[in-house]
Amino acid sequence: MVMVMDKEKCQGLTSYLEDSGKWLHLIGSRRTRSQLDCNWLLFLLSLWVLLVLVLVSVSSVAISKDQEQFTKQLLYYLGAFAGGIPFFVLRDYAREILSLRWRSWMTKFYMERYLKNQTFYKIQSQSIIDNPDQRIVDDLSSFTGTALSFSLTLFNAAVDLISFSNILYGIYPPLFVVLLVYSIGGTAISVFLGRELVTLNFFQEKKEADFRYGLVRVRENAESIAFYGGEENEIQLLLQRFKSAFENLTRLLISSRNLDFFTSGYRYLIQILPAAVVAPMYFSGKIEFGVINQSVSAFNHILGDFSLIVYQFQAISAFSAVIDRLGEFDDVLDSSSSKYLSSSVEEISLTYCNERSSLLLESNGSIIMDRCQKVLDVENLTLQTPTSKATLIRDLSLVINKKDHLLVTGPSGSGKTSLLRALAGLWNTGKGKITFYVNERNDPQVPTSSEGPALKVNTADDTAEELEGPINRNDRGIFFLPQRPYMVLGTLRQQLLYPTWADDVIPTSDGGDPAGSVPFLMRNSSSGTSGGKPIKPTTDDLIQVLENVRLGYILSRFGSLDSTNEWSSVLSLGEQQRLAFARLLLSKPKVVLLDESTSALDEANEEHLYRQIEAAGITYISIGHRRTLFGHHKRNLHITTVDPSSNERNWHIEPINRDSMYNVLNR
Ligand SMILES: Nc1ncnc2c1ncn2[C@@H]1O[C@H](COP(=O)(O)OP(=O)(O)OP(=O)(O)O)[C@@H](O)[C@H]1O
Repeated sequence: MVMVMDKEKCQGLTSYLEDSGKWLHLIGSRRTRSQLDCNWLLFLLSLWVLLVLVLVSVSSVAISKDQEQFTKQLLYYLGAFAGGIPFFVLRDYAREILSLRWRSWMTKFYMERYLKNQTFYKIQSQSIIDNPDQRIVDDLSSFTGTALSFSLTLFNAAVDLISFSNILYGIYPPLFVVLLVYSIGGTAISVFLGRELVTLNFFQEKKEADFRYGLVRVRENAESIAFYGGEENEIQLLLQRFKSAFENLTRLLISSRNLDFFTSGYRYLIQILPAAVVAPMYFSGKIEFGVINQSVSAFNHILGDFSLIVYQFQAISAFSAVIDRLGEFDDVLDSSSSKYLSSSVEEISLTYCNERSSLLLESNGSIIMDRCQKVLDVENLTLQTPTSKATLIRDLSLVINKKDHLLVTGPSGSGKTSLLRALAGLWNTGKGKITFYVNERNDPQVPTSSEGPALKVNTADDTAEELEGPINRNDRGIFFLPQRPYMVLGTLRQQLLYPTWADDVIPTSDGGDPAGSVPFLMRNSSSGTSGGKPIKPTTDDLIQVLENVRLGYILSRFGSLDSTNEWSSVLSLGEQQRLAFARLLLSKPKVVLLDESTSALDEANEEHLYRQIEAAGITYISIGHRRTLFGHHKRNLHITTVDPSSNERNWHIEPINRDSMYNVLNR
């Protein structure tokens, strides 16, 4: 069996047969060894059941002319058949269960890689592949189901072949040769006739997924579309997508029809071919009439085994398209093929340093001083857009110390949000170095000797230790607030705890036993975090923080913290922005980057929220156009739209004092 990645080359069986090892290796996982033992048992059970069924079939052909033998064989047959029924049922059940478990494991395997290192963002923003969601949901499901049933079909055919070849060869050896020629010729012709099917199936999957995604977008943007009155436009777009799927499906059906002409003829000819070959022997008296029946039956069995490709060609080509799509996705997710995600040789380096040496112990051992003030250091940063490589910011250098709040301003499209993207590690095209100085979480102002390992008492030599491994920014005390806050699906409590306390964001299952029924889907809660998150807030803390952001009234409106709603629809944008500040206050990061996060708020609420985060000791970097923002910041980084004909810097930094504020407010 083979697997193919290049859709240009994937033509029928050839493509199906090229990468066999890939999906087979996916069946094994270090982390799920015990479950795999169980899966192998299920797999072996399926094979055993198949063996029993083949034996039943063999006994049916071996019936001889002897009356006594006939009765005996008939009883054997009935006995085997009665015993075989539960096996029929068990075979299908075992196969389905095994396929479900395999799918669970693969779904988790793909999703983990998809959501790791912001791969989902890069795939989407750079349009690397289409419809990753469809690949995870539909392709994985049909891949596991079809791979298993094909494996079992192949095994069945192999056993069947061995069992019946003996019978057929015993009847008339030339019949065997006819069979071989017939099946090989038939396979070659069906591969030729169905060569288009793999590509057509590939595009069918894509076009169906595009159509479905279009409908999802209408659902997600229902209010905007309704305000615009864009229904007519939407229906045109959706019909266009459906038409594309329809046209491809029509071509697929025509291709299948042409193949069907051949396969139907192939199937019907089988009915008379063995009789036609053996009949001359019967007429010459060399064999008896019953032998013709035997030979037809054995011939059909063996030919069925040899003709798997002919009979299943359409299913094989659909399977091959699924493998193509998964293989392509796999390549993108694979860290070794990260060239897909970034092709630049020179990249912006983003580093998180643990400024652990910030402590001095005085000679009496009682006073510990925090000398480290640095939060962020940007060195010679030149930022470009990921695809077109247009320069947005040239040679930016700045240092942000604790409470040295920075306001980023500039004309629309100058690159303010893009600077935050670079600081978040979402964009790395360009050059330069960004360093965040983060402490272990729960960074105490006056640590005690029982504090964590990062808080060592050092000599005067400060050393910044680079933190390695997967980084969860939230756990490192760095928080981002986008202009339009993301509202998770779930309760109000889950909104508030997102994203710092991920375990509590998981919705409760629909009454099932989550641990026992889906072992592959359990996740180690500490994976991907540094384990240093703040203590989980209590219900009182959550209620208090809602009051602090002036959202206390939504509790009475929605009943309780545990009420579930479509929050992005039922809360105004300003309320969502206040909810996002509530998350921020609960998480208590060291530094926060705010991208027009108060744009939907009135000035009084804006001022109130800035006072709250200032009081919480959070250093903030804001992007905004509003003049009132100047009053909450100490310095202003102004970015101008880059001039392609010049190599000059397109930014300047100035302190914000009473005079500059007066100037700004009176502009
Ligand atoms: N994914 C992308 N690929 C290529 N170019 C992009 C991408 N996203 C944004 N840009 C371009 O980068 C430039 C800067 O965008 P950015 O969002 O940083 O502007 P901004 O200063 O924040 O603007 P505004 O004040 O309007 O929000 C714009 O010209 C924009 O078109």
